[in-house]
Amino acid sequence: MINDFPQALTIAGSENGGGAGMQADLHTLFAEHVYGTSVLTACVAGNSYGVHVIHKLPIDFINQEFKDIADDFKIKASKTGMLADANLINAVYKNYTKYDLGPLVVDPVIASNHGEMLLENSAIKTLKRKLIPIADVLTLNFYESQKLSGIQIKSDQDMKQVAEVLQELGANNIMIKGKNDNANRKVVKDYVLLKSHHDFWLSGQYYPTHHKDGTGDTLSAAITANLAKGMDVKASIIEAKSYVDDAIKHVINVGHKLGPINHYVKFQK
Ligand SMILES: Nc1ncnc2c1ncn2[C@@H]1O[C@H](COP(=O)(O)OP(=O)(O)OP(=O)(O)O)[C@@H](O)[C@H]1O
Ligand SMILES: Cc1ncc(CO)c(N)n1
Repeated sequence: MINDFPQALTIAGSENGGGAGMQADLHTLFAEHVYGTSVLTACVAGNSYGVHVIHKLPIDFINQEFKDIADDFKIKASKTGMLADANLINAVYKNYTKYDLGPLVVDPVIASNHGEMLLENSAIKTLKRKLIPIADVLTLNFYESQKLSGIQIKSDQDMKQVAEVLQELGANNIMIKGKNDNANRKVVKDYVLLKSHHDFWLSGQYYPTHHKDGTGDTLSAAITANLAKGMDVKASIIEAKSYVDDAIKHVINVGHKLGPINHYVKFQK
């Protein structure tokens, strides 16, 4: 049958070092046995040392990319990554709501793992007004959680409160990724609040490694892949977390500094 193989869409920026961004998304979709299609929003020149140049793509071209995907494929789930500015967010909103592209996983990429800004500050308002309300699943790292909710996270209770604030903005299911930048910690704790208001924690071992570029991209792409295969949201998040955990644990030595995680880990078992 035409188009019966699970297909997903990543709407993201290219990171030519390959550890993060669209490259990480496509590695992940492949590893999860889902056919990956893409709408490229921006190109980042960089590597494991950092982000060096950002080039945004024209809106007309992005509109055409969406049209070409919608004209040919049966997308079962989509995700967003780097959207760079408010114009791009608006264009993605218009196209996503125009076509049938499945449930949407929003990963509000604000900064790179090196700390460079990948979303203009002036776009935060648009992100909250346009994209968050249409998110079926919203994944936020510690920094993004604080920035988007205005809450300083000091406790587990604060993480729960952040999730509630974001659910009030319209996102259905929220995953708040716990703090993971301290070499002395033993565990990382992510918090999930589902649409049903059922909530749970996902705890894992903390790995003190420099090979952790694109962890968040990989997590959101794996959730998207699982949704495309027909899994429910809870199961999609749990499997994705376990994949990322494994991919961080089984290091591949690529790059000199902040290297990629091991997207191949499923094939090596
Ligand atoms: N050192 C670590 N050890 C174990 N788990 C980790 C580690 N770093 C991140 N994680 C896990 O990886 C997942 C992604 O979280 P993270 O906060 O790194 O996302 P992110 O900052 O959006 O990533 P990126 O910007 O690199 O894409 C979470 O489930 C988190 O708990
Ligand atoms: C293009 C791109 N998207 C997302 C991230 C965040 O990991 C990155 N570093 N680069």
